[in-house]
Amino acid sequence: MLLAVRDLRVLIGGRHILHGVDLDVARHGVTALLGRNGAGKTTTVRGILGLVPRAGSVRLDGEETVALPTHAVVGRGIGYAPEDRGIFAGLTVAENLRLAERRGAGEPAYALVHELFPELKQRARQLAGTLSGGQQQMVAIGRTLLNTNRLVIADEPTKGLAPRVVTEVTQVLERAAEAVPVLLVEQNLAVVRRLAGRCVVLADGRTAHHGPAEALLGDAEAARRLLGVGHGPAAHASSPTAEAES
Ligand SMILES: Nc1ncnc2c1ncn2[C@@H]1O[C@H](COP(=O)(O)OP(=O)(O)OP(=O)(O)O)[C@@H](O)[C@H]1O
Repeated sequence: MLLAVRDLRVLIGGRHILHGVDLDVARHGVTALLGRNGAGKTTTVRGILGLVPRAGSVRLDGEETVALPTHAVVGRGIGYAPEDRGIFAGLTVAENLRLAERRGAGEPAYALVHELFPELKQRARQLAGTLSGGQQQMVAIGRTLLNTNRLVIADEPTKGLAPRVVTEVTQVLERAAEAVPVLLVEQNLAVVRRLAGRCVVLADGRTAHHGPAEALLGDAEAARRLLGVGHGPAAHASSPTAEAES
């Protein structure tokens, strides 16, 4: 396993948000992190990165990272595209990318980022705050691919995007995952179906299920119970969040 999370617990403001998350990320491809709203997906990601106080075990390539500060965790080779995209609105696209360059993470891979997202090259001098939601997401993902990472974590990269842009972002994630394993938080099950080999489902701050993504998505009863989606075709449909581009 590339990443092995065991009994991850997070306590914020006296409230237990995570009670024991177990999660494995394979060395290849996309592992999806699923669960209903509020199940603890984002907190799990933030726990892995050390952005919230946590206990338990988080091993990256066999090395324990749970006691490390965030910069040290990231420095071991984790790229992170947060849910809010973390874009500096008042800086240009080029400046946003440059800020993501990490020392010691190899030569920044601008050629790859510009190949995957030609628009980012064309819009290099545009203020990031004036980009569409989809373009901002491209900056957020582009930043994770700039450095040589062992793992990329993307938190709901298709949320709020128009269907056409969801397709575009999905294609890029698919290509990115050929180069680096991806842990993908995703509500859009069509995207999960397309990208993910395995999935982990959280419920109420715990791991409720893990296994092949195809098996879960093909089991209408399990998908309904674990994810709250309807029977049959509903498990194939885009989530309601994929309607309008922000
Ligand atoms: N900093 C915080 N302080 C207090 N409660 C929090 C904090 N962060 C998260 N929570 C709570 O913890 C629970 C899990 O939140 P989290 O954002 O991890 O869920 P999620 O599965 O990512 O949900 P969503 O799909 O809505 O993003 C929620 O009930 C949320 O309100």
